[in-house]
Amino acid sequence: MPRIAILGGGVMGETLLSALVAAGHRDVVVAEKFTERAEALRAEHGVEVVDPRAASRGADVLLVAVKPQDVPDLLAEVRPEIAPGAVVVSLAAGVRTTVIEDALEPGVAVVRAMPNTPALVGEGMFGVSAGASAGDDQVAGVVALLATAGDVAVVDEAHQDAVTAVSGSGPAYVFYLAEAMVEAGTAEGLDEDVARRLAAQTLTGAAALLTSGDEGPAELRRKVTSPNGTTAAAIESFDAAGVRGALVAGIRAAARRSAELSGS
Ligand SMILES: NC(=O)C1=CN([C@@H]2O[C@H](COP(=O)(O)OP(=O)(O)OC[C@H]3O[C@@H](n4cnc5c(N)ncnc54)[C@H](O)[C@@H]3O)[C@@H](O)[C@H]2O)C=CC1
Ligand SMILES: O=C(O)[C@@H]1CCC=N1
Repeated sequence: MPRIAILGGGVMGETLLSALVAAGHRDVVVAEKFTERAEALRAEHGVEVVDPRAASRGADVLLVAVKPQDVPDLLAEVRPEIAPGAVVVSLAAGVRTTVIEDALEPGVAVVRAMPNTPALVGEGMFGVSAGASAGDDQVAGVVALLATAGDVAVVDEAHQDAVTAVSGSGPAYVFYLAEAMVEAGTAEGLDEDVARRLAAQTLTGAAALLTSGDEGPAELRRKVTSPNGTTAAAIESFDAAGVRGALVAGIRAAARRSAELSGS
């Protein structure tokens, strides 16, 4: 099993740590600069938490899970420790593989991955792109590691802004819909805890239908919608208000913002 260094033990770092340990990886070390956070990770996961250079020394895979603005300093710090055959996997939104490659010794393999927060419960979605010097076997190894926390799609790096807009930010759109369902339910007289339960299980069930069979979202929606019934009343109201167009425009705004943040 590869030796894995997780650089940054925040939300994503801890998520991957939990998933990898649960999948049987034992050779995992974490670097986390905040002492309290480091203590919490040691106590919760029984993992070694050291400084970034010590974590990177001898690692086969380095998972970079610090905020995008902290990536350059971190890479400058760990650069001398990275073994020539290692793979550096960056989870940082909007940081291009060329930027990471330029910060490392020539030839170090770089892979970029856009995660999302459902990885916390093993239901993440990762969009993965290979940098110029990452070989197919190295990419396959990274895919297998990330698959411990969800599904993994390999995409051309030119599509990372679209991935960020659809699945990276995507959970927030679903929570936004859930907020609206709860608001409507309570406005119709339900207790908030009941409305939340109805909304959450409806989203879980609908997602399970989407991922379990061959039917796409349009077909699944058609099956819920009786002619002249309640669903039709809701969808007509959404369409009259331009909800679908607004959602498409909003998600495309996320893609544009992702491109801006990555400097393209
Ligand atoms: N949370 C999310 O929904 C998503 C996060 N990401 C990406 O994942 C990355 C991590 O995000 P989060 O985990 O949410 O951030 P976070 O702020 O929870 O975690 C980052 C951790 O890195 C630590 N850190 C910073 N510099 C360090 C250094 N030099 N050495 C050791 N530790 C250091 C911080 O103390 C912090 O605990 C980001 O680059 C973000 O773009 C990407 C998509 C979704
Ligand atoms: O909102 C953001 O910028 C980050 C990227 C994807 C999810 N969160």
